[in-house]
Amino acid sequence: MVKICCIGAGYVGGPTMAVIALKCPSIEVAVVDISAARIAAWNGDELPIYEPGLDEVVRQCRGRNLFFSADVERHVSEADIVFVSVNTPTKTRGLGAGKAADLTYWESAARMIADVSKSDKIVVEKSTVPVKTAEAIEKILTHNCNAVNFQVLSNPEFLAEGTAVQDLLRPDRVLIGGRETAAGRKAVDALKDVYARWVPADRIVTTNLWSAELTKLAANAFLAQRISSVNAISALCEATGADVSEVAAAVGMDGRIGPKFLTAGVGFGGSCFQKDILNLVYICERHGLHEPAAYWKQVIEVNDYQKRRFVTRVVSSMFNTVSGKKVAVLGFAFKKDTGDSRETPAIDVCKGLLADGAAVCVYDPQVTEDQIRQDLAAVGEPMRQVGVARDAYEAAGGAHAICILTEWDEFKALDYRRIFDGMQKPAFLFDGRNVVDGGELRRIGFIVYSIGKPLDPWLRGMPAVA
Ligand SMILES: NC(=O)C1=CN([C@@H]2O[C@H](COP(=O)(O)OP(=O)(O)OC[C@H]3O[C@@H](n4cnc5c(N)ncnc54)[C@H](O)[C@@H]3O)[C@@H](O)[C@H]2O)C=CC1
Ligand SMILES: O=C(O)[C@H]1O[C@H](OP(=O)(O)OP(=O)(O)OC[C@H]2O[C@@H](n3ccc(=O)[nH]c3=O)[C@H](O)[C@@H]2O)[C@H](O)[C@@H](O)[C@@H]1O
Repeated sequence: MVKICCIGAGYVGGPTMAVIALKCPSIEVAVVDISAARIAAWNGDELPIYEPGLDEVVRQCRGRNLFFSADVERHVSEADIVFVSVNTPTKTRGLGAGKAADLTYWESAARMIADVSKSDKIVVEKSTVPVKTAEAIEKILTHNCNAVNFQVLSNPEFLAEGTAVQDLLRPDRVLIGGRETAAGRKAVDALKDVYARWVPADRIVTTNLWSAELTKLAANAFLAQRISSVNAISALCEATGADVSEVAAAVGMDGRIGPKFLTAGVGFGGSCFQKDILNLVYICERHGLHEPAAYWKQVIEVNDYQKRRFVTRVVSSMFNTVSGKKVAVLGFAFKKDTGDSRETPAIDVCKGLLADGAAVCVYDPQVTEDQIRQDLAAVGEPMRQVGVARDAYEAAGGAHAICILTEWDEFKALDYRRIFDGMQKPAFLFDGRNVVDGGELRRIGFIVYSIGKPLDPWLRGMPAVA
């Protein structure tokens, strides 16, 4: 029986391995992590991450051919294929701080693999890493070991949170990069055989190692660039009376452009877009490619501008101050259908509102109160101005304004008449995700701001930029 071990039981390792176990009953899959608490959660009733459809997949396979364990070394030593799916955050200090990827977790995983391995192994980069990382990993693996052969493959993951299970079951493509040697090709084929059990052959793409590593960074940069492009247009829409939804829909009908990833909003968040672009910028700079570096950096700068612009709209609309005013924040996760708040735009928006003296009251259906407080404390915000509510009605009770920061479906179906009646007047609603019907809310009495839409008369002539 082929044995797979995945180091890192996070947002990628957990769902990816669960789907491999589901589709390959003859393969034994062990997911290991240094966090005993995370492993215990994977083995319990409430999984450590919220992802639609994941519970069912885990329930079907766990204990059959899917195992979660904190015994990292044993499972690694027994495996034929070792996936490494540890976190690769942005470095916070030292060389490349603020841009380069921090490969500390990766390096320690590689050293551990080298130490405990007694049989040949395929080591698969699942984490997103800088291009050329495989070369460094090969050096760590081969320098520490005798008589064991390792093949390093790059197999980046393209799943998006909130749709991870569907993305894994029906991927646009699976990308596998390997060495162009006989042993390298054999390793690529072995991994291809795993995916071929459910992914059509024409969707499994094989490349050299560096192309696979770079494709992942490029794909995230392209996706984020589309969002910054439409967000930049949203600012111009507000200044001119155009409607960004109409513009994006018409632009996206061009087959060369396509309709996806053109939704304007309060800015992209999530653990990867910013980190991966910063990493790309750093790699360009290291190669002396300053213009490409500046080009990609601009994607992040426009994203920061969009978040600042939103806060400025809120404050300037409310008589240029939110000091002492209650602002209900609906949605804290970086997108709907996930409880993940890493790099969520809600953190920056709350920070901006708190800095102006607002009392924010946050409600999110999936992000826990502890997490919300931890995220805001981490950016230096005092907790006395922060409340966390159990539902949207509680959050909006007595508030001067509502900011919608995540596009949860439930925010479309709220009883806005009831909410309006319980708010201070004038009642403001700032829709950072364009989920509510502005016209209907105006009829109720709200002053409404929707990103990139023709402005409410109240808002015209007020400064829109940070
Ligand atoms: N979150 C996402 O949607 C996607 C993430 N990625 C990439 O996948 C990688 C993992 O991301 P996430 O799953 O979100 O991270 P995560 O932080 O949720 O999970 C990483 C896990 O690795 C564990 N870990 C770290 N060092 C370890 C070691 N030496 N031994 C055993 N366990 C160790 C941590 O305890 C943690 O549970 C990152 O490189 C990320 O860029 C790629 C595609 C999508
Ligand atoms: O490497 C990764 O981590 C992953 O990053 C993203 O996935 P994810 O961050 O989970 O979610 P997205 O759906 O891409 O959304 C990212 C952010 O962009 C925002 N967004 C997305 C699309 C859009 O049109 N407009 C927009 O503002 C979302 O609200 C969210 O804040 C990519 O979509 C995945 O392919 C990739 O694997």
